[in-house]
Amino acid sequence: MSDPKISSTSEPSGNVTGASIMLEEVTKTYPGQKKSAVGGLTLEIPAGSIVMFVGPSGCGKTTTLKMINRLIEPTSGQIVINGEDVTGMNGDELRRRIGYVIQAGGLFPHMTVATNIAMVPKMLGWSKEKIAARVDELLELVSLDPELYRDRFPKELSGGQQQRVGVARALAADPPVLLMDEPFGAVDPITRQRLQDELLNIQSEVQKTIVCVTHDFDEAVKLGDWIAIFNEGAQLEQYDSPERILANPASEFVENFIGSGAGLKQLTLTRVNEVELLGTVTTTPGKRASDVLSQIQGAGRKFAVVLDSRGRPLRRLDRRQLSRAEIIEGTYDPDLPVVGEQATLNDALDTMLVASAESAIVTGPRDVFKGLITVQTVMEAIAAANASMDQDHEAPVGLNSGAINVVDIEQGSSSGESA
Ligand SMILES: Nc1ncnc2c1ncn2[C@@H]1O[C@H](COP(=O)(O)OP(=O)(O)OP(=O)(O)O)[C@@H](O)[C@H]1O
Repeated sequence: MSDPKISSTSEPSGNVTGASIMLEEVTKTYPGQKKSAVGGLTLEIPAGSIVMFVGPSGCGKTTTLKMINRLIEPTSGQIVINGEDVTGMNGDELRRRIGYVIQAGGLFPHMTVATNIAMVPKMLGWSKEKIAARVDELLELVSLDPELYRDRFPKELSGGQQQRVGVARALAADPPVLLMDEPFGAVDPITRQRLQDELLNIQSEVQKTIVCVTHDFDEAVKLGDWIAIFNEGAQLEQYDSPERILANPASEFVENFIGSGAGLKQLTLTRVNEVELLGTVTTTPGKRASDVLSQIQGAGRKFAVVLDSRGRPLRRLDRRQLSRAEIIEGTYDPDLPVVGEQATLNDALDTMLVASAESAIVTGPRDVFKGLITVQTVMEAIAAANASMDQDHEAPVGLNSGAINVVDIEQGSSSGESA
C-alpha cells in the first residue's frame, strides 16, 4: 500500500455541496461473532468525491457503509462528518441528512412516485408548494418527465425508472452525503450503463459526497474518484484512484481482484467528454426533408439528427431516408445508439457494436444532444490515454489499525507496528 498521508485531495473545488467523512478506527463486531466484521478502519472520504467500496462477499463493505448513517452502530471508533462527530448523534436525525439508495430503489409500493420522493421533506415540515416544486425539479434531474411520472406507482415503472426515483428520493432534502448499496445491481447491462452515466451527470451538477458499494470492479473504475478494495474484516488492500490501482496493484490480492482484463480496463478510464466530439446537422420535427438533405450534403455528413423541443435526440435520418420523406417526423427510435458524455469509451464502443454503427450520439445532462463519437475517435483516444498516465495526485488516508502497518496521522510517521 502507498504511504497514506492526510492529503490535499480533500480540498473541495467549485460548487461542492458534499461533506467530508472521516472514519476513525471504526470497528464492528456483531454479537456472538469472534471475528470483527470491520476491524479498526480509518478512512478519509473527501468532500464532493465518489468513493467506491469493492471486495469479496462478506468482507464488510455493507457494514462499513451502514455505519456511516448508523443503520449499524459501530462497536468502537468515531465517524466524523464535516468536522462533526456524529457517532453519538440521534440516528434518525442523522439519516435525514444522509441520502440512502438501495438496489431496485427500495420504493414504497403503495405510495406514488411524488409521495415517495417527498418523504424526508415532509418529515422536515416543508410546505406543500415547496415539496411539489422540489419533486418536479428532482424528476427533471433524473430525466423523468414530471407530468408523466409523478402520480404513477412503482409497479408502473421499469426497473431503471424505479432506480431513478430512488436516487431522486435520496436527494430530496439536498443531503451532503449519499450512500448507495449496490444501486444498479438489479437492472440489465444497458440500463445499468445509462444509470451510471446519469449518476455522473447528476453528480457534476450536485457534487455530493457519494459512497457506493458494488460487486462490479468495472463499475468502481467508471464511477469512482477513489476505490477502496477490502479484504475480510474490511482490511484495506488498496485505497487509491482507479488509474493507479490499475497501473500499480498494491498486492496479489488486488491483482487477482482486478482480473486478467486489466489492460482492457484502461478503456474504462477515459470518458466520452474527454475526447473531441464530431458536430453534425441537427433538425426538428416539422422541417422540410429536402432542406435538411441539402444541409447534410453541404456539410459532407451522412445523416442528420432529429431533436425534440428540449434538444433531446429522437432519431437519425440518412440521405436515402431524407430523399424519400417530405416532412421530418417526430417519432422516437428506441434503437438509436446514444451514450452519455460521462460514459466510458468502453461503453461507447459497446453501444456502437450493439447498433452496428460507426458512430454514437452523445448526450449531456438531461439527455440534451452534444455531438457524435466515432469508432475512429475512440481508437485514437485509447492510444493517447495509454501513452500518458496521470500519476500526480496523492490518495486520501485509508488504513486499518489491525494487521497492517500503522501510521501515526498526527506525526505522519509509520511505526510499522500492529495495534
Ligand atoms: N446482522 C449480522 N449479524 C451477524 N453477522 C453479520 C451481520 N451482518 C453481517 N454479518 C457478517 O459480517 C461480515 C460482513 O458482512 P457485510 O454484509 O458487511 O459484507 P459485504 O462485504 O457487504 O458482503 P456482500 O458483498 O456479500 O454483501 C460477514 O461475515 C457477515 O456474515
